[in-house]
Formats: sequence, C-alpha cells, structure tokens
Amino acid sequence: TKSEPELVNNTSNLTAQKEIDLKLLNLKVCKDDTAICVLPVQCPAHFYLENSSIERCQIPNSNRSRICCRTGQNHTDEELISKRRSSQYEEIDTDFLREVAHDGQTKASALRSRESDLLSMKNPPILHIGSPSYGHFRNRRVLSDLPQVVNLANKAMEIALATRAFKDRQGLSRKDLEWNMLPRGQKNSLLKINCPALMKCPPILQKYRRIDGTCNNLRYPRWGAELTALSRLLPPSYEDGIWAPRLSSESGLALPSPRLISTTLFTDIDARNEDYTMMLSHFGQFISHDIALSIDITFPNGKPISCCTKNGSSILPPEHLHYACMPIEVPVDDPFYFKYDVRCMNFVRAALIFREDCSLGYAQQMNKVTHFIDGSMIYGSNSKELRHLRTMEGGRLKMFDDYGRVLLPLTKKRDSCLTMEKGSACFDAGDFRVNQNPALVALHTLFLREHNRIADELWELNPYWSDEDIFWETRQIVIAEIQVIVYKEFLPCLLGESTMQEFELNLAGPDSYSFDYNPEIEPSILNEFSSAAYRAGHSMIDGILKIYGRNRVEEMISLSEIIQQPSRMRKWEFFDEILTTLTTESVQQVDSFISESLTRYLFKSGNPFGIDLPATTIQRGRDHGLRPYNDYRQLIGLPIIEEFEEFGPEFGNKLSQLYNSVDDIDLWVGGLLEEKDSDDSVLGPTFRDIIADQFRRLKKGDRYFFENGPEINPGHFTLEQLSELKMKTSLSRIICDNADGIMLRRQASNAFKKPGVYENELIPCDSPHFRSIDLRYWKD
Ligand code: HEM
Ligand SMILES: [Ca+2]
Repeated sequence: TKSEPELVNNTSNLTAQKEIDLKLLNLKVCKDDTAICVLPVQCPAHFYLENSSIERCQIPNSNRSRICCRTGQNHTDEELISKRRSSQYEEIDTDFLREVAHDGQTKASALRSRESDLLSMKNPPILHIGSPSYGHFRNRRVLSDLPQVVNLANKAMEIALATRAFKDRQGLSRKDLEWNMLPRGQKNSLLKINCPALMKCPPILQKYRRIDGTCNNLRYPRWGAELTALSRLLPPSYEDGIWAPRLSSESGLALPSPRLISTTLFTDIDARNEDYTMMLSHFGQFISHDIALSIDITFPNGKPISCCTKNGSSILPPEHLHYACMPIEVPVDDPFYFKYDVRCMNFVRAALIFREDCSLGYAQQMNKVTHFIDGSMIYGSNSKELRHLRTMEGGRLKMFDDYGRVLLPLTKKRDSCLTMEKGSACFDAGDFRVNQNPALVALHTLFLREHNRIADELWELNPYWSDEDIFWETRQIVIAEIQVIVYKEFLPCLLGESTMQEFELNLAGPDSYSFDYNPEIEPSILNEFSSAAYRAGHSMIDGILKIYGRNRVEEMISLSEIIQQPSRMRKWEFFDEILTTLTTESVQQVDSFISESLTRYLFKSGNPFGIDLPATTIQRGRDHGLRPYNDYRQLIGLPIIEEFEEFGPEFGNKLSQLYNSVDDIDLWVGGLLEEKDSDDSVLGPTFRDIIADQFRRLKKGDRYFFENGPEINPGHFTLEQLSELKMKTSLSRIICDNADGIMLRRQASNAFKKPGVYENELIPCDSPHFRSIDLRYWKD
C-alpha cells in the first residue's frame, strides 16, 4: 500500500519537473516569456514577419538555429487577424450575407445542372474502363459511402462559390483570403443552414480510440477524423485566393506544363541507397495509406470525369469540360507520348470539404481516412468499413484460406483489379488502394495475419473474453506495434538521428510513459506533407522487383506490369519471396531519377503507355494550392533561392528554361532537386522538416498514442506491456511471426537497413535473442 501513492506522486512530479525545466529554458532563451524556442517549421506564422523582427534563439543539445515563437503551430497569428477582422466587418449586414449565400447556392446548382447536361450527352465525358487514367481513378475514388461524400463535397463547393461572391462584392484581396480575414461566428450564420451539427463527445473517455478518429481531442472532437480537411503549414496560393490554380508570379501566365517539367528533369537511372532496403519506400507507402487519401471529384453517380478526348489527342472543348477538370498538357514533341499522339493527360481536381462551422474561406481538400496512425488501412476509417472486415468471432478479421495459406479476403467490389476472373485474386482491406502493387498487398497480408495471430493468442489466454473484447484489445496492440515500427525503426532511417532528436520524435525509455501529449497540437495531415513532401517516396521506387528462388534470381518483375494485379499472391512461395526482396534489396535514392514505370507506364494495363506520376504530383500540388518551393525554404529557415544556378549548372539551366522565375518552382520539384545537408537523412532539409513536423504532430497530438500514460490515455498499457511492446516489436519480428516459412527463415534485426551493413546481421527467426512480445502480460 505504501508504494502506490508514491508511484502516483512520482509521475506527477515528473510532469511538474518537466514544466519547470521548460519554463527555465524559455526564460533564458526568449525575451518574450510567452514565446517558446522552436524550429522555424514549428512556427509557421513567422513566415509573414519581417526578417528583422524574428528573435533567434538556441537551446541546449541542439545544433540548429531556432526562433522565439508566440503563435504556436498555426500558420496565422490569430490575435492579429481577429483585430483586423473585427474592424473590417463591423458593418456587414445580414441581408448582404443572405445574398452571398444565395449566390453560392445559385452558382452551385448551375454547376450541378451542367453536370447532368454533360452526362446526358451522346458520348458523355466519362473515362473508359481500360484506360490508364481509369487505373489512376481506381486509386482515388470512394466505393462505399459515395452519396455522403458527394454531398459533403458539393456543400464545400457551394461555400467556395459563396466565398467568391463575398470577395467580389467586398473587393477583398488575395491576401485577405489567404489570411482568412473573413467574418466568423454569428454573422456568418446564414451559411449554417444545412450545416451538420457540431460533434459532441461523451463526458467519459472511451478506452479504445474510435474507428473514425473522432473524440480523440475533447475540445476539437473532429480533429484527425475521417472526412475532415487537410491542414496546412502555410496558407494556400490560389490565383483568386479561393480555388483557382496559381499562375506564374512574374508574368501572370500559366506555369510550365507538369509533363514538360517531368521529361526535362527526371530520368530513369538506377541509383541505389546502399544503407537501406526497399522496405523503406514500401512500408512508407503502407503508412501513407493509413494517414492520407484525397479523392477525385466525380459525377454525382460516381462515374469518373474525363477531361481529354478518348484517344488523348486533345483537351475537350470548353463546353464539354467538367468544372473539376485540370488536364495536363503534353507537348507536341514529347519524347515518349509523341509516338501515340497523346497531347492530353487526364487530371481531375480533388474533392473539397467545408470548415466545421460552414464559414467562408479558401477551399480545403478532404482527407477520406483518419489522419492518425491508427491502422485505418487495416481496419477501415468508419464502422461500416470495419463491420465488413470482421468475422465477429474471436476478435478476428476475415481472411481467405488459400489451401492452408492465409491471404486477405477476396473482394466482391467489381473492377477493383484488372482481372477478377476465377483463379485470380483481388483483395479487400481497410483501404481500397490495397491492390495497387504486390509489395503493398504483402504488407497488408502481413498485418492481417499479425492481427489474427494476436487475437487467437489472447483468446487462448482469456477464454472468457468476448469477440468485442478480443477485437479491440488486439487492434490496440497492432496499432501500438505500427507506432513502434514507425518511430523506432522507420523514421530514424528516413529522417536521420539528429532530426529525430531535434523534433523529439524518439520514444521514451522502455519502462516509461511519454509526457508529450499536447491537446493544442493539431494532428491532421498537412497538405504540404501529403501532396508534396511525403511523395518523395515516389523517387525511392525501383521499377523492377527482383524475386529470388532458392538458388538464383527467379524472376525480374516489372512494376508497371503488375499494378492492380495481385494474383501472384496465390503462388505458394510468393509471400516469402517478396518479403525477402523487400528486406534485402536496396532502395532507390531520393533524387531526380525516377522509374519509367512511374513516369511513362503507370496504370498502363495492356495499353502501350500509362500515366506520368511525377507530372500528376506536380499538378496535384497546384490543385491543392501549395505555395512555391521558395516559400517553404523561407518557412524552414533556409535562405531563399535567388538564381536558378543555385541548383547547380545542369538543373539550373533546365529549371531556367522551364520556369519564368525562381519563385515559381513547384514544391515537389524543388524539394527533390534540393541538395542534402550534412545530416544523415535520405531527404533534403525542406522535405525532411515538413515530414518531421508531421510525425511530431501525429505523436504529440494523439491522445491515444500508445506511449501515453493513465492521465492522458484512457486505454493506456501497463508499464510491463509497454516495455514488452517497445523492446520486442520490430518489423522483422512481425515478418518472422507471420511469413510462411517456406523461403524465409531469417531476418536482419532491422528490416529497413541492408543486412550486413551496420552490424545488421541476419538472425534465424527461431533464435532465442529475437523474440515476439509475450502476450501473457495481457492475461486478465
Ligand atoms: C509502388 C509505388 C507507388 C505507386 C504506383 C504510387 C502511386 C500513387 C498515385 C497514383 C497517387 C495519387 C496521385 C494523385 O493523383 O495525386 C499517389 C499518391 C501518394 N503517394 Fe504514392 N505511389 C507509390 C509509392 C509511394 C511511396 C513509396 C510513398 C511514400 C513513401 C507514396 C506516398 C504517396 C502519398 C503521400 C500520396 C498522396 C496520398 C493522398 O493524399 O491521397 N507513394 N501515389
Ligand atoms: Ca489512419
């Protein structure tokens, strides 16, 4: 009895001590004692300040220059804005707002009726199923809750149009909109007609995180939930301040064609990173599907919009062009597409979502999945998706027993894969992109098996537990394992050890809870992260998957030939083989070399050509209003680029031919070509800091982060369980526990590091030094 209160005291003492430490630290480093000393990317509002008014600071154990920050992670200084806002909007009357709202509605219904005109044409502009662009659409559509998503996106469009009307009548500038200098609260109430009610959470916290991500933050119950907006580091750059894609800053003309940028800068050359395995890129993609999914605008019936003529020879005439079209122009002399007379690559803009209070403002893109790292690619992002995946017995997930080997359940959703005949396979998972490539299917299969393995063991240990008990407990363990892998194994390789420290991304010691939770940190996925920085992964992809047989290279699979065709998973050895490839072959470097399987042949599916993913990514950045590269350099505290030559003679020259001004360079382009600094990251500093900041938000802004203790996390682990999870979880161990054991019996201790490099030797799966977590700590 004596030790118990002591324990409680100890933890609160620790928290208090930490607060005092922080206060002392700040007093010393910043003149303004309401400010804290942070890395520039963590204080986006400084972007607006004159350089001279930024107070620099330094903290112990950090080599990087920091700034004194008063505004926190918001990209706008709310205090400043509310002052300007209130003086500007005192006079606005309700009649005026009524007109604006009405205007939005009228314009939105005009768009709807044009849509139905297009649909009733003899040849409506709909993508046909065998085309490469349809393959693209397969990765960007909703299958299950279409009507709901269409409704939300339409409402968002109506509000964007009302914002435009408001802007025109009030003569607002683009900057006013970027800063969100718009009426808030009561005055804006007219738009709230038909606005969904604000969400409320039960006063008592639930033990397990909700499947849709709601009620994680009690003050902002929808933070991180599915169907909410991507957030941003910096305000968007739209030509009209609302949704129109940006133009060249100097000439006001169109920016260069993304396809031209792609052919000018990117070539397919094999340049490996000899330190890390292909798992770095493919696990990276698996995680991206946990946290981000933006979807295309479609016709109301869910049909995919086409912006080009059927053979791709030109853009559709304006009268046939859907409002969401932003097709990519392919130059006449394109080195590849000229052979096929392709002049137009389809591109449809991403679906929008409105602010929770339905207020006016610039367009925001929707995230269809939960922003948190919560295994939503395994379990789905809402209860309907989850219900579909569970067996409702023993806490298990549905699977397909293929002659004794466990695979993902077969999907019934038509045209999820290229072939769905008998003997082939096409799978279901929490995220519908699962079938995109075989490495992704393998990772999904791995975690499905891990879930069922743990569920079975828990049931054996706790025979009285119900299906519900076992399911939620297992899910909580699997999510914890993913979080351990991300923060302990994956991020240190991607970002480097010093960045892990600067951003406080390392896990606490094995026997300790974390005290990092901060309810003021917004966990949402940043637009800059999902639409640019994290897509650096596309440069890490190898177009060839080398499959080893027992003694020799058995097969060289070309990635573009097996996209959306996962039937190989049914081959007896394939699961072991691909896991072996992923954990032994080198990953490609992040650079200007990108596989032709992505720049020419993506989603070709029987056609002689496919789509260009880099071009699509650049166009996506403009669709989402990402600011140019230089702005993000400034944000993270780097000097801005003043001359193209700063990219070196080759790229300097090429870039100057493409862009009118260094201030036009797209974020994804600049970030990829950026020189790495002395740090140990595989990324240049701009992408590195954006990604580090994102994973910091996902850790510190998640109440249910597995390391959080009893004061924060209602479903916290015991210290024994926590230590078990932190000490023993590794991707290698999970592979050992769930591989078929046909071709794979050994793993290096770190699946992301090349075996043999840095003492990362291969260890037999059954070695006593290489054990799985002991689930007896979960016995009731
Ligand atoms: C096998 C290789 C891959 C293929 C074929 C692929 C394909 C795609 C496609 C078609 C999109 C949608 C593009 C758009 O319309 O905007 C996309 C988005 C994305 N990709 Fe990849 N990708 C691959 C690997 C990766 C990797 C390795 C990463 C990161 C490590 C990654 C991160 C992302 C992210 C963050 C998005 C945005 C997701 C969203 O918000 O919707 N991808 N990818
Ligand atoms: Ca998620």
